[in-house]
Amino acid sequence: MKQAMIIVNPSSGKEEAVEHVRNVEDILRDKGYDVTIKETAKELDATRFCTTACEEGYNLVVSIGGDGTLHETINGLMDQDHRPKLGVVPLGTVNDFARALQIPLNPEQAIRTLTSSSVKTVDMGRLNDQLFANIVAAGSLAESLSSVSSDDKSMFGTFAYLKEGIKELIGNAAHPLVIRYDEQTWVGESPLFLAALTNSVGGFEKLAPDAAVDDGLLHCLIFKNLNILNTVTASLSLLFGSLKDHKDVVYFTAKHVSVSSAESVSTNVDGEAGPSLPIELRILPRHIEVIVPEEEVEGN
Ligand SMILES: Nc1ncnc2c1ncn2[C@@H]1O[C@H](COP(=O)(O)OP(=O)(O)OP(=O)(O)O)[C@@H](O)[C@H]1O
Repeated sequence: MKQAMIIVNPSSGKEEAVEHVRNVEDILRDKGYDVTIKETAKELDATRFCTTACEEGYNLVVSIGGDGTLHETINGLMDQDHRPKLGVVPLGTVNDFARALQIPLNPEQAIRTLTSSSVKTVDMGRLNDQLFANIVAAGSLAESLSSVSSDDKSMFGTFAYLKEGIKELIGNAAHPLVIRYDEQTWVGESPLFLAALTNSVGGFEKLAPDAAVDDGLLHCLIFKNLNILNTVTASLSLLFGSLKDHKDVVYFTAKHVSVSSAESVSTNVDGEAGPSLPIELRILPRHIEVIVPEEEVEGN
């Protein structure tokens, strides 16, 4: 019998995760799965559960929670020979990974998507000894994004990220960065470096408009300064569409990037605080299979 594991973070979103578990369970049983439910109680539980699912040959893992739960779940796939298919029920405030894959942000619709027969094989990123599904930021803005409070997130949603970001942009501090990618090196002062896997970052679907989830590339932006953003905060999302062409932004794609600094510089990985520099980033092309809505694949 096919085996599915539901990994659910009961504290996710507005603590509505547990309500959805029964529906997911019913849908998977109807599809012929033997279903195991695992509730997380603390950090890294989702990683441990997902590793067990790999080791025990599960066919499917469904993550019910926010981007943090998804990030931890995906990390359970690291270095595993058998990687189950992934289903996502997004309950977070931003849900970048779901946005990038056109998985509905409405939980009931996302649950119905689990019956879809379409699967997309997507890239993962590797940062030092962890995986990421969406974005790595390094610099002073990265630090401020990690400190957005849960209350702020619940109240303002995506706007909380933007608000904190803008606070930081005014008077942002640049750090000396050395960025090596493929055969090249960039050396300079920068307040923010971003490496994106998908076209949805912090809820803005235009930050890295050329990024496709399966293009085998890290899409990187080095900001030489953030002054461009200070003047146009009202239309940030519009601006993001053309950022890569701006004179104060260096845009490149690469399969392997290293970032270091003579100073202590923080990172943010998939919306959570990450390790300080130095970091090594690699792309793992077409690394996991994700259940997506049927129209998404037909539209390709
Ligand atoms: N039972 C639990 N109670 C509190 N925290 C938990 C529990 N289980 C897991 N966690 C931690 O909660 C963190 C945040 O979870 P998640 O991102 O899914 O929810 P969220 O904060 O509502 O979503 P978002 O970050 O998108 O706003 C996870 O990284 C995980 O370490």
